[in-house]
Amino acid sequence: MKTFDQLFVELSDKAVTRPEGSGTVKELDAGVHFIGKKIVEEAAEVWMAAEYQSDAEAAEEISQLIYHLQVLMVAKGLTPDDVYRYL
Ligand SMILES: N=c1c2ncn([C@@H]3O[C@H](COP(=O)(O)OP(=O)(O)OP(=O)(O)O)[C@@H](O)[C@H]3O)c2ncn1[C@@H]1O[C@H](COP(=O)(O)O)[C@@H](O)[C@H]1O
Repeated sequence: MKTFDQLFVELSDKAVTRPEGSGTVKELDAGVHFIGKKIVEEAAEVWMAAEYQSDAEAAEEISQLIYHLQVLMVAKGLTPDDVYRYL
């Protein structure tokens, strides 16, 4: 289990060290257009899970949406503080 900030540190590190087999590195290499489509896909899965599936399944889909949002943040060079300032 990890927090939003811990995951962001991990993904930022992977973007630099580029370990073999990292899905994050693969997604970063695919680019912002690809990542944006993953976000839309995961957002739809969050919606469907919230409406038709269990709370646990909805929570899992939300975690995946957060992951892809973070990959987009890394791709764009945005930090959590860049986002938090608008919350
Ligand atoms: N939290 C996540 C995470 N959430 C979602 N995903 C990715 O998002 C996909 C979403 O899964 P779906 O069930 O929607 O499947 P899908 O859309 O058919 O998936 P794909 O066809 O796109 O693979 C997963 O297959 C993963 O590729 C994640 N990939 C990685 N992480 C964490 O990110 C960190 C770095 O991961 P790596 O870069 O892979 O080492 C690790 O701590 C991981 O736990």
